[in-house]
Parts: sequence; structure tokens; C-alpha cells
Amino acid sequence: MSNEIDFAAAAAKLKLETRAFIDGKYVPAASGRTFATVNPATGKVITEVAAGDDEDVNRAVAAARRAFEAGSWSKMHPRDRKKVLLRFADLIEKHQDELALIEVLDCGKPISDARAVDLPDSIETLRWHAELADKLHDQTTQTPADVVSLIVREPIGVVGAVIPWNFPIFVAMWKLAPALAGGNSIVLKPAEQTSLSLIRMAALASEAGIPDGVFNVVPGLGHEAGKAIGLHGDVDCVSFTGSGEVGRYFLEYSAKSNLKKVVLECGGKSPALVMRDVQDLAPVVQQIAIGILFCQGENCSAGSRLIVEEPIRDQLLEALKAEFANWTVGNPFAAATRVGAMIEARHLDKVTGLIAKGAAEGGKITFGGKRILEESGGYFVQPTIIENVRNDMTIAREEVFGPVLSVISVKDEAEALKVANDTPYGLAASLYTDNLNVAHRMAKALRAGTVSVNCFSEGDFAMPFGGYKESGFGGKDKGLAAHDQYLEQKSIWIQLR
Ligand SMILES: NC(=O)C1=CN([C@@H]2O[C@H](COP(=O)(O)OP(=O)(O)OC[C@H]3O[C@@H](n4cnc5c(N)ncnc54)[C@H](O)[C@@H]3O)[C@@H](O)[C@H]2O)C=CC1
Ligand code: BAL
Repeated sequence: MSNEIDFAAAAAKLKLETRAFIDGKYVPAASGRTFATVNPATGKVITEVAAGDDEDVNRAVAAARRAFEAGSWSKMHPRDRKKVLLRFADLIEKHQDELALIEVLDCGKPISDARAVDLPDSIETLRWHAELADKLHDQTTQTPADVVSLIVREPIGVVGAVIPWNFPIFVAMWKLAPALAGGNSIVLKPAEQTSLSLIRMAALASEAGIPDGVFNVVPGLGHEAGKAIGLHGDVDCVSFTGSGEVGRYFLEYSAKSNLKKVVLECGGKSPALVMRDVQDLAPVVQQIAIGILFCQGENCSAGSRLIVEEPIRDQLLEALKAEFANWTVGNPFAAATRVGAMIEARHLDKVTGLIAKGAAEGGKITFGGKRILEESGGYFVQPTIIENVRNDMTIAREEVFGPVLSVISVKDEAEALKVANDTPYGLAASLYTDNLNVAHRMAKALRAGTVSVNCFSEGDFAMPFGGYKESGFGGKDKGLAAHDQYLEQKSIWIQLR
């Protein structure tokens, strides 16, 4: 497939599975209800998806628990689990064109992103965690001669994974890969906007040899299926990515039910800081643009606040506007498209509403700022730059989750850090400087879970990812740290006789 017509035509021919996947089988929702899933680039209904609720979650959790207790996965030799997960990765790779098309259809993200980032990174993430299945050793401690101590790690049990719509397969993989590698059973709830790719992936998990009941997918609405997972007394851990509002619900659900472990990744308002010493602005503007425009800004770590030292502000903004002009917005199936559609009409309204508020509170829109391509029926927003932003304005405080960059000028490094850290969030920050001392000093001072220097990056799958402050709670995705979320630690103290 090499051109736009191929991608669109191939997407039109997809045979989409829309049912839940419970105990190794596709099944309709127990209630028989469905909900519509919409193509964000056309506003048209793609298909109807099973609307799982309490009953479906109960069935999925029961299947997950049965499988866990039976031990066909949880007690399998870790080396064999590794082989199955590597087969799962191979199958995803074999079907990656199809999965990328589904992702684009349901998410409105550019096909170039889905093919170059979402799918390959998901596959590599799965492989990396699979490889760890037989390499994470237990520990011992120094003891008296007549004692043996063991610190062993055991799978936590049934893991609920509640997934957002911006990176359905990718974020799901951040959770599934370490959880499965550790021997857990999973009940996964995709975001209602983007259920299709994860429903499809369930069949590949089964084909790879993951036993029935270990990998379940229950599509459904947040306040039904999501809430049912959160409140379920037999779910041991929930790993969630999404809004802070819903993250807080999961803490409440846990408190009201079985005190299940809760791990939250709740977005951000990440700064991109540009220091006056930067000599070559060309690579910097590219990275700033990627930071805010990749995935049309629907990215938890999006660099949405540009904090720039006054002496280089005008030069930087001029170059940045030229760079923004290169980011083609439109049909996500077109190979040249770099900015797709906002996920849904409600989100489009949120993004355009925040842009308007930014202007009303004193910001100056100097690039973009409007909904475009309305005739397509899709939810497209222009890449947007708002200047003269103060850090106390709504546009600088709320997560926009769109292609909207707020520009805040500062006098010096101290003010840059003060503004960067003056946010309830703390997910990520990127920093541009040619001075190694400035880089180290500021990287240490930034209150964020990930700091990238001279690039916009979350780091690869080996790097832990999660936020400080209201951006994160309870653990990290990715890296070795991700395994801790899904493993209990047991101390065994043996008195020798
Ligand atoms: N990666 C991130 O950091 C993400 C951040 N967001 C932020 O959240 C804002 C709103 O987007 P939404 O789709 O409304 O995100 P959301 O937080 O409502 O949705 C995320 C997941 O939570 C589930 N959910 C929703 N309500 C629930 C409830 N009451 N109980 C249990 N589960 C529930 C959803 O079905 C979905 O699977 C966005 O504008 C963006 O600012 C949204 C998605 C991802
Ligand atoms: N940046 C990938 C994860 C997320 O946006 O939720």
C-alpha cells in the first residue's frame, strides 16, 4: 500500500469485529445493547459496538479469575509465557497494516503516525516486556546462618486496564505487556470512541496461545463498563490512562470496593522551554512542532506551553510559524497528512472553546485558531499558536488535548522554571539549550516525570513513564518499573532446623 487511495480503499473493505471477547470467544453484550462508533474524519458512524456493562464485566472478571486460579498462564514457566508473548508480537506485526487502518478509521489519526509509531512501538514494547518474563529475578537478603530469606514476586491476579482513545493499541500495550509477562489475567476496556482495534487484537492474543480467560476485552461506556471494573470486588489492580476527573473516580471506586491497587496516568500541561543560548533554532522548531502537533495534540505529554526567553522569542516564533505551515491537516488516510481529526464533536468543541477563551483572556492568536474542513463532516482544527499568554490564563492551565500552543515569554532561567513548574500537572517537559550546565540544572529542577533535552520525547519502552503531581499516581508505565504495578512482593522467612 503506497498511496492515499489504497489506504482509504483498504479501510473500506475491513471486516470489523464489534463484540466483546470473553473467555476466549467473541460474544455480544449480555444486554444485547450496542453503541455507535464514529469516524472522526467524516463524522459518520462506522459501526455499532457491543455495549458491555456490569453483567459483561462480571463474566469477564470471573473468566479471568478462573484462568488465574487454574494456572494455565499464571503458573506457566515464564520462559514459555515469553514464547507465547513473542508469538503475539509476531502476529500483531503480521497484521499491522490492518490494525493501523482500524486505528486510523476509529481515531482519526494520520496513517503515517499509525504505521510509523503506534504499531511498531506497540510491537517493540510487547517484545521488550515479553523478554523480561524470564529475566526478573527474585531476591534474597543477608540473614543469620540458620535462616533463609526470600523476596519473591507473584502476579497480582486480575488486572483491569482502562484505556484512552488517543493511542488505543499503544497505551493498551504499555499495560498488557508487563501484566501478561508477569502471569496476570486481564480485563481490558477500550475507550468507547476507539474499541475496534483492541477487539481485533484479542483474536491475535488467542491465536498466539494466550489461554482462554487470560485476555478479555469488554467494550462499553465509561460510566457503565469502566465503572463496573473499578468497583469490582475481584479485580486486584486497575491501570488507567485518561482524564484526571476519571482517574479520581477510580480512587473512589477502589475505596468503595476492595481497595484494589490503582495506577493512574492522567495527562499534563507540559512545558517546552527554549533558552537564549540556543544557536541553531531549526531543529528546535521541528521538535516543538512535533511536541504539540504529533497526534494532533491529543497526546498526554504534548508540549503545550512554549516558555521562551525574551531575547530569542521573535526569531523562534517566526521560524515556528513557518514550520507549522508544513503540517498538513486533513484526511487521515492521505499519506501527506500530519494532523488528523479531533476524536469527536464534543472534544472539538472543547478545543475550539479553549482557543476562544485564550483570546478572550488576553491571548493573541497568531497562527491558525479555527475549525477547518467542515464540509468533510470531520472534526479538524488548524495548528494554532496563541501568543501573549500568561500562565494564569485558562489556556495555560487546562489540558487542551489539541494542536494548540500557548506562548509565554520569560526574562530568565529562574522565571522559566517558576512558570514551568507552576501547574498542577507534572507529566513531562522538554528543554532546549546548548549549555550542558543549564541542561543538567534545569532537568533536575523541573517537576515532571519525564524531561527530554534538545528533543521532544517520552523515551523508549525501557524508560519508565508517568507523572508527578496530578499527572500520575501509584506507578509507572514502561520500563522495568511497569512490572512492579502487576506484581505483589512477598517476604518469606525460613527458620532452618
Ligand atoms: N492520555 C491522556 O492523558 C488522556 C487524557 N484525556 C483528557 O481527558 C479529556 C476528556 O477525554 P475523555 O474521553 O472524556 O477521557 P476519559 O478520562 O473520560 O476516558 C478515558 C477512559 O476512561 C473511561 N471512563 C470514562 N468515564 C468513566 C467512569 N465514570 N468510570 C470509569 N471509567 C470511565 C472511558 O470509557 C475511557 O476508557 C481530554 O480532553 C483530555 O484532556 C483523555 C484521554 C487520554
Ligand atoms: N503519549 C502516549 C500516552 C498518552 O498520550 O496517553
